Amino acid sequence: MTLPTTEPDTPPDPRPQPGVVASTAGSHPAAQPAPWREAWRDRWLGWRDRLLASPRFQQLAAAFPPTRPIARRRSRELFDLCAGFVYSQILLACVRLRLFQHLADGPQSVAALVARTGLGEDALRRLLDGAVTLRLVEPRGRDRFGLGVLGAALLGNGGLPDMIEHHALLYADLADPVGLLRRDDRRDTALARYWAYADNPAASALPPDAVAAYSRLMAATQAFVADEVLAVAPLAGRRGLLDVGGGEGAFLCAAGARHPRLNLMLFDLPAVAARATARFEAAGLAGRATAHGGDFRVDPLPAGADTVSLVRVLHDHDDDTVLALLRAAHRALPSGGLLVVAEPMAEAPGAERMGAAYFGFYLLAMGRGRPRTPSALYTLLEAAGFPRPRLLRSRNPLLLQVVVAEAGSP
Ligand SMILES: C[S@@+](CC[C@H](N)C(=O)[O-])C[C@H]1O[C@@H](n2cnc3c(N)ncnc32)[C@H](O)[C@@H]1O
Repeated sequence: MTLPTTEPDTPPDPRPQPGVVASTAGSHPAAQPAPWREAWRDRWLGWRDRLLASPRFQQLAAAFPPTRPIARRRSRELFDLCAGFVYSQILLACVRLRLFQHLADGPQSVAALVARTGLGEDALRRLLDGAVTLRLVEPRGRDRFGLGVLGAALLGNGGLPDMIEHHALLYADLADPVGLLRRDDRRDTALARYWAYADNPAASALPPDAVAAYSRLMAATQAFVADEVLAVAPLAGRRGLLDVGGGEGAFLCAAGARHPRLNLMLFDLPAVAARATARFEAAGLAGRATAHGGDFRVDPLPAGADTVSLVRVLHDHDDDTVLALLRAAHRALPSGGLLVVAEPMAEAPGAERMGAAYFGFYLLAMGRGRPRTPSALYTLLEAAGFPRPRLLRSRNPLLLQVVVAEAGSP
């Protein structure tokens, strides 16, 4: 395939650009570009698109030495888009066969891996060959294979295999993407059943088994999340932290370990709060941490903390629910109390696909919510009584970004 090739310089995009690190809110209403600018840009881009679509131009760009590397890069990008699903399924097969664990202690021969995975030799070699190109495993000479750089990184991230495994649900929902986009009643998807609170007016009454799988997954993936949030959130000197939608309490346990004087409170659905109580007891935190059960769409949040955190919560919900929840957080906080919002955000620098493409479609399948830009969050925060929200400099915007704001007086 010698598809899209060199890209003539693109003129500056006249639309408003994504939020700036450490910026404050205020100026989000977008300035509209002048009509003549838009017309000029359309003409320029129309010319570029016609050029890129022309088979003759593609052949020339692929043959001409200075443009050949760009032509190849574009072809590869397009091919990767076509093949992305296949790559994810190779990854899933490796996870299901525990290939990375089998290689954790060092390289293994093909014969040993046949015995450990239960695959036939031909099938195993096909999997290994594919996984080598994805840098999941590496050939180590004389018919042996070891971990590749991505396989090794994955092994060190406890929650990632569970995350990859649960993607089977997402891919089932995405088998007919246009159907998913057209569907009015989005409730009957595999992901909506998994995240049983999504679009569920009776979420408070969910039984323990309906919340167990997602609560386990969230706790398993919390280690890296908590590290990121606690590295940047200004919690030193705070007295009490209320983690709303706090799941099984893994984030609060990490916050409590880092800030030994912090009083810990959690709010989540009753069946999830019960899991948190058990975790706090097991962690020896029963005297310092309390879990409260309820539905944050209708029940008041417990008062008494000077800080509220919302970790991976808001993107699951539509704007009306988010606004109601932020107002409830404002009521629960004293004036000047701190709100910390941490989640993957849209238009995160270097992680743009993760926001609009991945989370956009993930949440579509789930039936509620959307990834928001910091600036979209600012609008909701200001409307709920949190003036001057700001984005903190996070270490890994792919994982999450952190917005903080102080509660204004009521
Ligand atoms: C995506 S999980 C995030 C859990 C945790 N903060 C973390 O990052 O691991 C969202 C959490 O919000 C809770 N939740 C969703 N809707 C809720 C509601 N209406 N009232 C209370 N909690 C709710 C869920 O039970 C779940 O624990």
